[in-house]
Amino acid sequence: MANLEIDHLSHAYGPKKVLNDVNLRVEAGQVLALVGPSGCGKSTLLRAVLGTHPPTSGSVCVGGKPMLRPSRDVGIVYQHYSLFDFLTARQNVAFGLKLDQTSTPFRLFNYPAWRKLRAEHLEQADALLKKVGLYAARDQYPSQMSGGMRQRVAIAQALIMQPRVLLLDEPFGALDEATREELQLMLLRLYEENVRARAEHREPPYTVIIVTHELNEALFVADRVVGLSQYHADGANGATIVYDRPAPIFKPDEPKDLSKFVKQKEELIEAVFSERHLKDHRKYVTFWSEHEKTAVEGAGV
Ligand SMILES: Nc1ncnc2c1ncn2[C@@H]1O[C@H](COP(=O)(O)OP(=O)(O)OP(=O)(O)O)[C@@H](O)[C@H]1O
Repeated sequence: MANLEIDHLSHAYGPKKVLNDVNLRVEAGQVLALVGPSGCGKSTLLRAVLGTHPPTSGSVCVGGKPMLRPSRDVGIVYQHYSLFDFLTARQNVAFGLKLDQTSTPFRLFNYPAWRKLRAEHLEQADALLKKVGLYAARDQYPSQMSGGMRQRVAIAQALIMQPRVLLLDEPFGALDEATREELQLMLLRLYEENVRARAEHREPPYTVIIVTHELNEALFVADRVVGLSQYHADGANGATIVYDRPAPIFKPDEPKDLSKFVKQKEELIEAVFSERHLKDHRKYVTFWSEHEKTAVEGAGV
């Protein structure tokens, strides 16, 4: 079963048609970058996955269940951090577990049990802060942190709920170039955990959709790039997926070899951002056939 299955999804705001027959299947452990011209409907698509904007037609299922309202199965991190200023990093990260697993009467009237559970939550928060490289700052408040640190906390905060899909909506858009690169490397480290899990026949823990305006970033952090665009034959009825291909895999500790994606970046610009591919928009929607071919070759068939 796919972690996310979008089937013939269309969305309109009143008379304005934004998304047109979008189909997408995302499996556990994929890190997918979603790119497209400004205003094409990327955020609308994320909102449909989040469950805040159910589709006008078609369906969105996460873990086999229709997403009709927000649930802990889908987490989201936005460009601007949304941490609680009065909580430390670890308290911020643990906050979702507190809401999910306890109630006010439980905390008031069963204090010893709540104390024990709280210690467990903080331990889990610490483990996640370690993963995002922020363990040393676990007792700092958001006002004492840089923008990059706050985004790391926000990502840990989303991950602690173990969502089936994590949505990152321009998560590094407000950061300077060097910090942005550090956070990209952090994502590659999380991806390495997926690779290890697959090798050990475990379910890969992180399934991510990242919306970004930066094509270099899309190709660097993701293993799959999806282009949403209104530049296709039925574009008057909204944007659809006009590009879906594997992206090169980078390792966080190896030098960043830009030559790996120069050609694919040109292909993306042509297929997603140029109006010329109006007729042939299926040409680059080849992820699953390329994926199967790789699997067959890998098996030596
Ligand atoms: N709540 C709304 N009501 C009416 N129209 C909306 C609403 N939200 C978005 N739109 C319109 O829908 C279209 C798609 O918007 P959306 O924000 O999903 O695009 P986007 O690809 O995320 O844009 P950007 O890349 O600029 O962030 C835009 O034309 C926008 O003006």
